[in-house]
Amino acid sequence: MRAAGRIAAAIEVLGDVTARHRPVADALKDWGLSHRFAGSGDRAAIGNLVYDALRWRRSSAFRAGEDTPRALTLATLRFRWGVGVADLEAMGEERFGPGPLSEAERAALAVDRLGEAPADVVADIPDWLEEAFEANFADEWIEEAEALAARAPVDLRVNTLKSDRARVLKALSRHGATATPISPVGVRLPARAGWERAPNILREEIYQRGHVEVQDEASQVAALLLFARPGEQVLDMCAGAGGKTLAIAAHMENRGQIHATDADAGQLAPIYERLKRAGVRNVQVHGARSDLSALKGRMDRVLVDAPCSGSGVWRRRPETKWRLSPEALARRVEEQAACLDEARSFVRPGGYVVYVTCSVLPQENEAQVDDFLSRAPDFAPVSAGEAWEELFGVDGPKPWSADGMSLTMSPAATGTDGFFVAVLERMAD
Ligand SMILES: C[S@@+](CC[C@H](N)C(=O)[O-])C[C@H]1O[C@@H](n2cnc3c(N)ncnc32)[C@H](O)[C@@H]1O
Repeated sequence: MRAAGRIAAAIEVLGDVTARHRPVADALKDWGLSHRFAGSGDRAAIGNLVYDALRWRRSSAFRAGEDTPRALTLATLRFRWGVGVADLEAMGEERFGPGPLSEAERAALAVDRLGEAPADVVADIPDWLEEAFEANFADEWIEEAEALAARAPVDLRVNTLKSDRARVLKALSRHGATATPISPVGVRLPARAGWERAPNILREEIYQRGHVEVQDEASQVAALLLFARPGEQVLDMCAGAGGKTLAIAAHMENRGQIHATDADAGQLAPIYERLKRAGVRNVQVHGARSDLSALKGRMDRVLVDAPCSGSGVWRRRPETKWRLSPEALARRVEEQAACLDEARSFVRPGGYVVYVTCSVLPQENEAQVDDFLSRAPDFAPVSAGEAWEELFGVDGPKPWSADGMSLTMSPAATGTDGFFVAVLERMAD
């Protein structure tokens, strides 16, 4: 397809996503089914433009003077992709293109007015979240929010049960793979620009043979900060599809026992296949609503990778940024508190609860931990910063820490997704 046709398609798909509140992947798939002439390369390219229009939605709407799919797409091309007005004019006139520019569109695209926009528009976040960002990132909140809007690289975790980083780097060198700066088992494929398609790792032999998993570096770091040792008893209470379970199993060298469970059977379903592919043998999966009473008070470590707003992964799912509501956030905060209260009962004296979210909002992070500690006088925070230095040294990127105990990773500070980690120790009786 020519660029003009892809632009017209992106406007159509974006319309479907915004009008029907659909995930981008579903809308793209449907579009592909009714436009069989388009290949997978075209669908991926169209997806790039749709995702970019969503990640910069507020600033694009401000620049364009309206929030329609067409306005957002044109402003993204002009101001984020650097396409000139004359080129947009020419593509607008092409057969199968998006149609000619109106006078108003031409005027809006000719002059960038973003300098006149309020801070939360420049930052591309919902206005009701400005306070939370300021509370978390002080003077750097706009820079942090902007970094959460940018495209993300593809990060992989090397499965040390089957391979090592040098071998994976070699196998993926044609994709520009580099070692991640923090995680010792991470490999990064750079974010692509414009229409360029990210490599499909799922097709690579090393993926199919279980040598790598797709996992952001922050998620790898969170699993490392659990500090699970070979031979220990670990409960992964919100295991979902098992991303962190697999990482922990590798750190434990397949020794000891990880109990993986989740309240939602659907979330847990892919874990069985993934464990097999990765050659993991020390995980016992407990289906949703299993009786876990035999584990009470016996775990060395409990990981609570809690359900959250996902504000830390807006780079990867930009549509969720605009769908988050104060009510949904309040529900997540309640669920997190319930998870922490449940986790508490499984830890042995002297053991740890490690609380993780992929969020950068203090309500879900520091405030949640403070509330838990006020309900659980037998728990005390441990310095995650010290654990960080022990694992990763002092020279690399540094996470945020509002309280000197927990830590927050973010695209601007650590070059990762936004993740929060707090380590809480159950005092010996
Ligand atoms: C952030 S996701 C987990 C991601 C997963 N750990 C990974 O690394 O791939 C949060 C999970 O918590 C689960 N969940 C929510 N409330 C729960 C509860 N009370 N007990 C256990 N799991 C819960 C959700 O079903 C969801 O799968």
